[in-house]
Parts: sequence; C-alpha cells; structure tokens
Amino acid sequence: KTVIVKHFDSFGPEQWAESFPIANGPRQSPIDIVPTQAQHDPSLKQLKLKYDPATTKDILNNGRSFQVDFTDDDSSSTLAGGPVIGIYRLRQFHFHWGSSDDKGSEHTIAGNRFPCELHLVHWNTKYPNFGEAASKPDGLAVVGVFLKIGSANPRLQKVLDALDDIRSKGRQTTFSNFDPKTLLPAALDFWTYEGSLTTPPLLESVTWIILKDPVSVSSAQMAKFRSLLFTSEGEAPSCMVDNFRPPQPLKGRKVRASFK
Ligand SMILES: NS(=O)(=O)c1ccc2c(c1)[C@H]1CCC[C@H]1[C@@H](c1ccccc1Cl)N2
Ligand SMILES: [Zn+2]
Repeated sequence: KTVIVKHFDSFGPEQWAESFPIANGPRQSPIDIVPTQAQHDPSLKQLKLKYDPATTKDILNNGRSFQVDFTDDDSSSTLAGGPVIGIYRLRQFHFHWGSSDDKGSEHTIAGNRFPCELHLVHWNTKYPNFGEAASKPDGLAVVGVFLKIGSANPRLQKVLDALDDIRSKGRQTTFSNFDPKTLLPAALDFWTYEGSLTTPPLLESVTWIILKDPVSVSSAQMAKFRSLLFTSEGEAPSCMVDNFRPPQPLKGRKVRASFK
C-alpha cells in the first residue's frame, strides 16, 4: 500500500478541489479587480476601524504564512461601517508574498500583481466565536492592503524584526502593543465583494474589503519575508514564498467601489 505524502508544493491551489470541492464554488477568492467594471455605490458607509494595541497577543509561523494574533474576547479592536452590518472583531492579520517582486498578491488590479498583500481578518460578533463565524455567509470581513516596492516602510519593521524568532513552522513568540492601523494607507477608499477564505478550508464566508491605495515595502524588507520557512525544524528547509492563490472566476459577482 503506497502512502502519498501531500507536501505543500504537491498540495497547491490546483489540487485543493480534490479535498475541498468548494474550491470550484460560486464565491471563491481572490479575484482580479477591474476598476472600470466596479460600480460606485454611494450607499456604502465609511470604513470604521478601531484597533487597541493592547489586544496584540503573539506572532506565529503557521506553515502557510505568519500571523499576528489579537485577543478577541471583547470588542476593543473592531471593524464597522463600509459594506458590513454590525460589529466585526479583529482576530489576526497575515500576509501573502512571492518569490520575486513581480508576484505575491492574491487580488490583482486589472491583471497587475503586487509583491505582497496584507489581510486583516475580522469576525461578526452576531456569532459566538471565530470558528462559528467562519462557516457563515456573513461571518468574516477581511481588509486587504496591497504592498508595492518603494522606500522601506518603517511601520513594518517591528513585525519583520520578530521573524527571526519564528523562522520555522509552528514557532511562536510574544508580540505586544502593536497598532495595525499603522499598516494602512492614509485613504480608506475600497472595493468590496462577497468571497471566501483563500486557503483551505476556502469557506465562502468573507466580505472582502480591498483598499485602493497601496502602502510601500522595500525589496530588502521583502527579502525578510522570504527568509521564513514553510517547514518545521528538523525537516529539509523549504523557503516560505509564493503563498498566494491566483485569481478565481467572478461567476457573475459584482464588485462595488466606495469612491468615484
Ligand atoms: N487568506 S484569508 O484572509 O482568506 C484567511 C483568513 C483566515 C483564515 C484562513 C484564511 C485559513 C488559513 C488559516 C486557517 C484558515 C482559517 C481558520 C483558522 C482557524 C480555524 C478555522 C479557520 Cl477557517 N483562517
Ligand atoms: Zn490571507
């Protein structure tokens, strides 16, 4: 009896449908955003992000990306307004990036790829917890921010300096007093559409809120992201790069814009 070990690279986006049929579902993410086809919706409210740095919990290499986790047992760090109804609590943020500066983002803009994309994951407080919310059509709201090559971004430095302690999968270290608002662009203009998680279990529970304006990252800072490993200590090391899913079919969905 031969056992097939599905390593990450043989369990890439093309194979996910075998174990997660929802991969071919009607509201999969990411997508290519075509600005000229997005409809300005004047009824969209202003995005209201309120983050308390005291909710910062830790930073973790989860084997697919690294994430900064926040305590979400109260509504100290929340998202409201924009396209959502009610209050969503910040759970974590993480990134997706490429093996070179010409790719790495999950969403694209008229086919243009960015070297990196930040996701701030929030869950709807009408549900008891993140896990429950993750399985509901209005359960999650993820804010996506593009990073483009330019001058070094000083706001990223504290996060990048912590990566030395979480090089391998499963490594976690303390991380405190961080304000994710410092990672956002000045203007909070956004596109929004109904989609999914971009990695298994690919649940179709995400209201995506993609900010129009990118923030900067330097090539040297990108090299820091690429110094992480997909693999655990003791395994043959595999660099954590290209952890992005390519754009998925729109299947008739409308993308709305908060701006003209
Ligand atoms: N790229 S993304 O923004 O679309 C994104 C956001 C949140 C989560 C995911 C992907 C996936 C990847 C980690 C596990 C899974 C999910 C989760 C975590 C713990 C428990 C359940 C679940 Cl579903 N968290
Ligand atoms: Zn993500």
